Amino acid sequence: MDQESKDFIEEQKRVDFVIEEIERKEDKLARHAHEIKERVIDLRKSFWDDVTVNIDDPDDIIETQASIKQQAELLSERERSHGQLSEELKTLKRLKDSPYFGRIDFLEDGEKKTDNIYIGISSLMDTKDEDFLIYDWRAPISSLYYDYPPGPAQYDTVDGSIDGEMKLKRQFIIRNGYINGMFNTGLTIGDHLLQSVLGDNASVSMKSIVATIQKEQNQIIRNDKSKLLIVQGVAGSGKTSAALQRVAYLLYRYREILTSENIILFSPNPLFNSYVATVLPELGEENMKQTTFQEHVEERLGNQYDIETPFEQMEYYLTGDDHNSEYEARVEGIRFKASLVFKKWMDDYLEYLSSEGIIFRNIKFRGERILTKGQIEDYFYGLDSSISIANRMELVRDWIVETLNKLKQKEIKQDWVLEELDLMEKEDYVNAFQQLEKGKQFTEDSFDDFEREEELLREMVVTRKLTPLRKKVKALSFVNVHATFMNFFQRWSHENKSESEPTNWYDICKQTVSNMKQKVLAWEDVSPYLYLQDHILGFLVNRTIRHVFIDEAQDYSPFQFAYIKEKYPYSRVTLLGDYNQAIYAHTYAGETLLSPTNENESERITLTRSYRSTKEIVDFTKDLITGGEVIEPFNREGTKPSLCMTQNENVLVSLIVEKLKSLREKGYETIAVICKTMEESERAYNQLKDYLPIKFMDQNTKTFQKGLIVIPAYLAKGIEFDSVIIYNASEENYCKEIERNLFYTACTRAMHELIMFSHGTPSTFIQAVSDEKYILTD
Ligand SMILES: Nc1ncnc2c1ncn2[C@@H]1O[C@H](COP(=O)(O)OP(=O)(O)OP(=O)(O)O)[C@@H](O)[C@H]1O
Repeated sequence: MDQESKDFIEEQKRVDFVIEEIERKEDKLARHAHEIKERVIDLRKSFWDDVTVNIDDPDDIIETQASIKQQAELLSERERSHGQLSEELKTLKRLKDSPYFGRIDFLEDGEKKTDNIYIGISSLMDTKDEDFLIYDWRAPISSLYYDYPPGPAQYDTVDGSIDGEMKLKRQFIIRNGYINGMFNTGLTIGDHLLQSVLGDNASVSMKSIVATIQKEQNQIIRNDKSKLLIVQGVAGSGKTSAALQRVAYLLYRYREILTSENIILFSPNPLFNSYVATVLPELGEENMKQTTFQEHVEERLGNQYDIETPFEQMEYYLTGDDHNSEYEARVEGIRFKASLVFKKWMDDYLEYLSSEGIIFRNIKFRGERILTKGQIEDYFYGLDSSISIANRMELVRDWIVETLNKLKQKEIKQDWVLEELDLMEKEDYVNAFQQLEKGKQFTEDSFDDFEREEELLREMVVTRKLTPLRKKVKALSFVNVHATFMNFFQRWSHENKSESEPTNWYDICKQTVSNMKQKVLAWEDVSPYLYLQDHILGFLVNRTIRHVFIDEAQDYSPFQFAYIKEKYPYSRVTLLGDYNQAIYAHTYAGETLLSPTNENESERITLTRSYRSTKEIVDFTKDLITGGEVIEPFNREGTKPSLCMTQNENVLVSLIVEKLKSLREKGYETIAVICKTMEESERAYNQLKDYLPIKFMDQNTKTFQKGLIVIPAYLAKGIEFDSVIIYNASEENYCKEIERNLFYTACTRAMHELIMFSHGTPSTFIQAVSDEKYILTD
């Protein structure tokens, strides 16, 4: 028997042994879990038996409350341990299927014995709890597996770094407890394993990559130092994957102080949210909080405005007419309002507002003004100007509440209260009576009971009438942020010109004001509006979040980023993106968040290797963008992208139908027809739906399903498909520089096959690619 076969037998024996250990642990835990469950059930049944209920006097009430609290705590403690045990059982189940994926033999300097380290998704100790049968992939020693080939190696621990020699590095594919593949690796890990993983069909949910994390990805995952980590990575280089494994790593490394509640991921759209939602649970961790910037602002602004979505803005941008002056002004406005120069202008405006200019609202009660906006303004600007606007606003609020209290006393005596009393329901009288009794303001033989009752009822009427107003005052509704924001565009910015004022500033202002008057907030105005509002009314800072992740960071404007940073002041930030996939209007030729910054404690990592697509697809797509020569494909072979041209739209549709059918027959499970805009997607869908079972994905689609789909390019961001059909890669559709990144993003969604159709002359971007890199078909 050769050495390889002997090794295989030895390793399978070890797998069998580990699985037996897992089963023993499982049995023990299951029994324990069962006992706890029984106890929880008993405790729920007998909850009240062990509680001493006595409400005769205040001391007894306190004692009763304490007794209930104690029982409830006991119950929730048991429930918690049961929850923990079920999580452990789930992890054991996963380990039983595939206990580990890697092994390294490491001889530490100065030691005689080589340690055999087996690495899996979670640690496992032997029965005596002495030795590790499996090391968690996030344990310090496991980093050797990702960072070094056999030879001298080093890893960091809290007590310093440890040097030694890696004698062996081995990878396993274990499924259902059997070794399906085993490879000793050299320089780069994962070539075999990676080939096999990447060759699989795309999935409707993202998979974890812990078995094949690459060295440069590991640097992102285990980065502990940077306050701001910027990852610029080409399409398909594993940015999102690295981000998610980084969350899992942080949750492990800082498990004493960090939970999933302390981490938030900003993602590009709801569809993407559901696409990535399975990775962490697969690794035995809870998902971090997930949101989109749009969701976040909608929560903040409520329904005061009809808020344009980023996708509606994008649709406008892509379908508008360049020669139309209104379009030109809006696009210029979109870019300018995204910039830090504009933020500076807003900051200047805020400084002005500190001494004058905030617009207030009159406060009325029963149709009468109790405080005019002028009075509120005078009070506000009479306060010490060294106090921040937001803090002064709180003082104004307290003053108005005080005024309302005085008003209440005055109003109680008014005739209208009596009139209201006459209209009162019987139930209200009973309530008032009960309240009097409760407050012991009332005895059965006291002669002034009647007056006390009337007084109380009057008070009740006025309080009720004042409640909505009081609530509004507490919410600072007496400040007219809407008008104050508009005033910037109507007046202030014209009187206080900025050197960098855009050419079309007058028209931009006109558009903004006209939208605002109709209670419409354009997407480019959302961040400035929130920024102004927060600085006037007080910034709701999030103190819980410790790590913010922004995926597709190239699509965020510097203004949005500044806003996010203010919102999460106690947080480290990881930005991941690709400036070649920047597709929003504000990102064109503008500043990007992925550029090196001057900020201290920031670090930048660049990923140039692309794992998603076959070598042929990467070789083609890298030529679509400037600077694409740095992109290295992972060596996975496939067919060259194809291009089919036709002059007739009906022919185009029938060719696409044929192609979709043949792709399905090949066994591809996710096939996307990617269009430029929503408008084009709707047309394509209507043309295709009669021939094939095809689904349409728009911005409201929340989950990603297998099958044939039609989707606009900007919603396919971050997602991948087995094969991609570009619906119309024509010159007419993709020729302007602003469309280059969109086209590149669309093409790079393909894992195994990329097929382009063109109605008329193909895009100049394709024409610029050497014709050896794709095939022309009929
Ligand atoms: N180390 C790895 N091992 C296995 N698969 C990997 C690895 N790195 C990346 N991949 C795979 O490559 C594909 C692309 O990864 P991912 O979506 O994270 O890239 P991205 O950089 O975020 O892409 P894009 O910017 O184009 O959206 C995924 O299928 C992912 O599973």
